[in-house]
Amino acid sequence: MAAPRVTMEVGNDGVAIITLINPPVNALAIPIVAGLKDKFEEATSRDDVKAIVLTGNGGRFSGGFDINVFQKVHGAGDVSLMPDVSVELVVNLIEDCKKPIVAAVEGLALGGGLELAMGCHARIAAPKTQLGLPELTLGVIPGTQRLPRLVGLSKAIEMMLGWKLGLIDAVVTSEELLKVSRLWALDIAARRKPWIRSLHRTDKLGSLSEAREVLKLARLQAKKTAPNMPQHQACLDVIEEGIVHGGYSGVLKCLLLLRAPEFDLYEAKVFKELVMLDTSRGLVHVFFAQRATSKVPNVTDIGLKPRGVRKVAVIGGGLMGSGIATAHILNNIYVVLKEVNSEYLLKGIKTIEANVRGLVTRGKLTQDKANNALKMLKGVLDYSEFKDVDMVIEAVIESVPLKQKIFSELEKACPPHCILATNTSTIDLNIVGEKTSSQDRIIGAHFFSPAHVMPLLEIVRTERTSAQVILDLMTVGKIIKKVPVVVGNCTGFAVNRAFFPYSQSARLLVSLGVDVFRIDSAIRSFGLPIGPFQLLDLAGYGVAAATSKEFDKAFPDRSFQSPLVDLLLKSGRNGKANGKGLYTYEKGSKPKPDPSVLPIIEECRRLSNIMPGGKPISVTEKEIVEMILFPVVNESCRVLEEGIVVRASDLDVASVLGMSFPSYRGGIVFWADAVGANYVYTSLKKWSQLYGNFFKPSRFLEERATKGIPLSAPVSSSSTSRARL
Ligand SMILES: C[C@H](O)CC(=O)SCCNC(=O)CCNC(=O)[C@H](O)C(C)(C)COP(=O)(O)OP(=O)(O)OC[C@H]1O[C@@H](n2cnc3c(N)ncnc32)[C@H](O)[C@@H]1OP(=O)(O)O
Repeated sequence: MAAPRVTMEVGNDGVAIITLINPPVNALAIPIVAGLKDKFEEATSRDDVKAIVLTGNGGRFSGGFDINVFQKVHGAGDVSLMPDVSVELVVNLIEDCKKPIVAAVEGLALGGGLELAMGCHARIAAPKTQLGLPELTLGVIPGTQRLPRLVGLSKAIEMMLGWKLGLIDAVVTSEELLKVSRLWALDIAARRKPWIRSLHRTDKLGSLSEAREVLKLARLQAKKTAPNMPQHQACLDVIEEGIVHGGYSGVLKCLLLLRAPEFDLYEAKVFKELVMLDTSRGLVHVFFAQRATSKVPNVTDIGLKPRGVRKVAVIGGGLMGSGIATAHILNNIYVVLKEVNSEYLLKGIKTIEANVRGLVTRGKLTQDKANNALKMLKGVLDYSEFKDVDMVIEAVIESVPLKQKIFSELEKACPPHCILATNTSTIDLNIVGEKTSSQDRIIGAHFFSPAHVMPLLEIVRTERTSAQVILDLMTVGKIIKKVPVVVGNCTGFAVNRAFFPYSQSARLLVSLGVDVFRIDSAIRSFGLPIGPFQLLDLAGYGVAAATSKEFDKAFPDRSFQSPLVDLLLKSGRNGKANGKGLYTYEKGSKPKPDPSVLPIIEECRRLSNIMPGGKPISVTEKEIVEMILFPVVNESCRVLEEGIVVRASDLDVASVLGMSFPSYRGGIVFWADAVGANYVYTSLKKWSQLYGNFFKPSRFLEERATKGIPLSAPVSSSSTSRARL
C-alpha cells in the first residue's frame, strides 16, 4: 500500500485542490497532518492560488484522526505523540487562512475529519455522506467549539453524544462535487458568497442562560446514560468554556486537555481522566479488537471469495427464530420461515411484524423500509421452498433427537451448496450433525436475544466445517449488521462458556448471605446494564434451570448447584414472563425488588448451608463485583487455553457485545489484565480455600499470574495442542 500522503493540484481557474490520500478511510495519520500543514502553507503563499478545495481520495473525506496513534500514546504513556491538529492546522492554517477554503465532502467525515471540514469556510457534500463525532466512543472529546456555532447548541450536543444534523451548505451529486466546490470557493473569494469562520459565529448559540439550561439537562442525561465515562461531562464542560469565554478559548482548553502535562494541575487532572484513563484505553482496544475479528487464520487469508446468500430458511418461529428472521429481512435477505403448524407459524410471523413495527415506533426504521422488509418474508409448513435456499438456520428447542431429525431432513430438502446452521447455544455441533454426511457444511450461528437487536453473532465451527462455509456465514453476519466472532465447539461455546460462572457465583454469594438486590446494584455500578438476578428474571427460570444442568454436566468440578431457581419455580414464580420474579413488574415503571421473595432466599440459604459459622459473610461492593467476575475470568482462561477463540481480544469483543460487559473496560480479558492476573489469581485462591472448588484458579491463570505474563498474550503452540481452531 502506498504511503499516506497529501497532494495538491492547482487548476487554471486558480483553485488548489488539496487531497487526503490514506486508504481505506483517509485517517489523519501523522504524515497526513504534516502534509496538510505543508500544502495549506504552500497554497496560501502561492500567487496563482485564489481559493482552495479540501477533499479526500477514493470517495471518502476522512474517518478522523488516526486511532493507531491513540494506541501508541496508551502504550508509551506519552501524550506528546499526539500532533496538534486543532490550533496549528484547523485554526491557524484553515479557518484563519487569507484564502477561502471549501470542503468537498463525500462518503464520511468523522471526528477530526469533520473538524477539518468545519474549519473550512463552506462544506459541499455528496448525498448519503456520513457525518459524525464519535470521539466519546473512544474515551476522548471531539472538537467542541465549531459545531454549536454552526448548528446551535442543542443539535451539537445531540450529535456529539451520538446523533445527526445538517451542517452542510449544499448537497450535490458525486460527479459534481469538485466542480461545485471549486465554484463555491471562487464565489467566496469574489465575495459573492459569505466568508464564514465558524469559530467567530454566535448567531446560533442563543443567550447564556438558555445555553446553561441546555447544558444542565445534557449533564443530567449524560450522568444517567454514561455514568462511568468522564469524557461526556468533560465534553460539556469544554463547550461551556467556549460559550462563556469564546470559541478560541474553548479550542485552547481542548488543547490544554490534550497537552496537560505542561499546564497546571487542573488540566493535568482532566487530561489524565480522559486521554490516559482506562476508559480511553478500553474503548480504543475494543475498536481494534472488533476489527480484528474479521481476520480468521485459514479462512479469510486463503484467497476464498464469499458466495452470495440471497435466500435463507429459518426453522422455528419462537423468540430466537423470529428475531433471526427479522434481522435478515431488515437487510434485504429473503426469508422462508418454517413452523410445524399454522398456529405456531402465525405466532412467529406476528412476532416478526411486531419486531419490525417496534423499530418504526422507536424511529429506527421508516414505514417504507418496514413494508419492504415484510415483503421479504414467507411462512411455510413444509420443505418445498427449501430447494433453492442458500442457508438454513435451525432455531428449535434444545432437543438432540429433534435437531438430528431436522438436519437429516435438511440434507435431502436443500441444495448441496446450502449452509446448514444451528442456533443452539449449548449442544455439541458434531452431535447435531451426527446423522448426516454433511459435516463440512454444518456450522453454529449463535445469535443473542433479541436476535434482531443484539450485535454479536457467535459463529461456531467444528474440526470439519469448511473454510468456505465459515467465510460465507461471516459475510452474511456483516450484511445483517452483526459482528461475527468465529469460535470453536464446546459446551456453551465462547460466550456462554466463559460466563456460566457469572450467574453461579451470584447465586453462591446469595447462599453465603449476600443480599440479592445489593449484588445487582454492585454489578450495575460496575457498568453492566442489569445485574445477574434481573437477568435471571428476564431470561425466565426454565431457561436458567436447563442451561445450569448442561454446565453442571460438562464442568462438575467447578459448578455451584444453588437451590434458588428450583425454589422460585416451586413458589409459582417465573421472572418477568409471568410478572412474578425477584422483582415486581408493573407496566410503565422500572422493576422493583420484591420483598416477598425474602423467605424463599432464606430457605435457599438454609438448604445450601454454606455460610461460615451459619452467619452471612461481610463483603464490600468491590468484593461482590470481583467474586462474580473473577470466576468468569478464570473460565475465560480455560477458553483461551483450549483455543476456543482465535485471540484473547475476540473474547473481549464477545463479552462486550454478547454479555454487555462495559466497552470502556475493554472486555473481560482486557479488564482482567488491567486489574492484574496475579491479583485475580490470589483472590480466587483465597476464596477457594474459604468457599470451595468453585473459585479454584485454573492452571492457565496460575501459570500466567506466577510468570507475570498477561492473560491476553498469545497462547503458545504447545499449550494449544488441544486447540479447537
Ligand atoms: C482529534 C480528533 O477529534 C480525534 C479523532 O478524530 S478520533 C477518530 C474519530 N473517528 C472514528 O472514531 C471513526 C472510526 N472508524 C469507524 O467508525 C469505521 O472504521 C468507519 C465508519 C470509518 C469505516 O467503517 P468500515 O467501512 O466498516 O470499515 P472498518 O473495517 O471499520 O475500517 C477499515 C479499516 O480502517 C481502519 N480505520 C478506520 N477508521 C480509522 C481511524 N480513524 N484511524 C485509524 N484506522 C482507522 C480500521 O481499523 C480498519 O483497518 P483494518 O482493515 O486494518 O482492520
